[in-house]
Amino acid sequence: MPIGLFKLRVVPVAFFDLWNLCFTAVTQEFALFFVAELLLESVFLSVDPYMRPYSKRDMKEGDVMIGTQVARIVESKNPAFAVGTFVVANRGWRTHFISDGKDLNLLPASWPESLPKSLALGTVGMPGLTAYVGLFEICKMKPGETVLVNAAAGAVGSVVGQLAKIGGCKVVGCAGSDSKVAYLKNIGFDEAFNYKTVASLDEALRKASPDGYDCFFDNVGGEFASIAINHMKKFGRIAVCGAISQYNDSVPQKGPYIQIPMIFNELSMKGFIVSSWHNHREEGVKALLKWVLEGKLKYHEQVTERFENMPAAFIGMLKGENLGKAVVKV
Ligand SMILES: NC(=O)C1=CN([C@@H]2O[C@H](COP(=O)(O)OP(=O)(O)OC[C@H]3O[C@@H](n4cnc5c(N)ncnc54)[C@H](OP(=O)(O)O)[C@@H]3O)[C@@H](O)[C@H]2O)C=CC1
Ligand SMILES: CCCCCC(=O)/C=C/[C@H]1[C@H](O)CC(=O)[C@@H]1CCCCCCC(=O)O
Repeated sequence: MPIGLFKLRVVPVAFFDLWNLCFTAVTQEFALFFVAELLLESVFLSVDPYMRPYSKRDMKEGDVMIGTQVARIVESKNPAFAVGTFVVANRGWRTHFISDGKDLNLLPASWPESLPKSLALGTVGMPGLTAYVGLFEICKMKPGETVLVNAAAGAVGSVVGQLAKIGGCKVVGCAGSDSKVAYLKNIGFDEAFNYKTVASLDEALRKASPDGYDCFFDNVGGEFASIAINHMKKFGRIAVCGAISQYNDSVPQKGPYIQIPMIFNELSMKGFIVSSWHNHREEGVKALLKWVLEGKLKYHEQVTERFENMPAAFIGMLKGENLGKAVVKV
């Protein structure tokens, strides 16, 4: 309903029964007129691994699922946001929502028409920035070093490998299917293997880099990380980015324990959450967008059609059905 017409219908109702109004279907439109200024529709929604551990920890049945979207402004009473503008929002699994604009991030002004806007949820969004911060700030990667990354064909991992190449490193990746391994070779990984089919992870890691690894970008945790830590070079750095192999566990996995290899090789290991590095956001997005436009940073998206398929897309991503970033097109 246009905002102007809505005024005629809602104001008298609000006058007599404001409290009830807050809990009726018209609440959102009321807020649009009096408090907020924007009505948005989701165009692409993201499905991300963090949704599993965070929802397990913080949510109860009936809550709206957490998550981010690229959304289009369909009505505006805020001169700072024109109708038709695309933004990134963090409003959960919703097709429509209202906003006062404070919680929205505009896509960079230099975003070219030719580039899918869904990339703002992937290679040029939170996952790309995670790769950027993890490599440059946490691993402090230097040219000539050897970088290891797991879940390498996914949203974060595929960017990690390519940024490591841009930064002059040798890069080794692993993924859960032969077609993903072929993709990694195609986008420039020096070595790649299928962690599900190699006879021994220990052997595969040694074969890929007999001298070991300076940087390990860990997206997976669990058994893989426990083995990889024994392949780190002296003064190696480990960015603990994710632990997807553990997100579904109801009973925490036990050891092996990491102290001995950490001490022998004087390793550094640091966990991080990319949103805490927001002061690097602008510089990171700018760099990622530039590399994409120059063709140095390739991307692939696993696009699932229709909002109703959000759960299937989410579960599929956790099972490894995605190549690159998993998104849903509404
Ligand atoms: N710290 C931070 O700020 C952030 C952390 N992350 C973390 O980064 C990691 C990657 O995220 P993202 O790139 O978005 O997701 P991906 O696009 O990589 O999708 C998840 C992938 O994980 C792999 N996977 C699933 N289960 C297992 C398992 N048991 N063992 C090994 N691999 C598994 C699958 O690939 P395969 O076929 O290869 O098994 C799957 O495709 C996650 O752990 C996530 O939580 C992400 C963003 C920010
Ligand atoms: C043990 C859990 C590890 C999770 C690692 C991970 O994937 C983290 C992702 C965060 C990313 O850095 C930026 C985010 O927004 C992710 C966290 C999201 C928290 C959701 C909070 C709930 C909400 O949005 O209301």
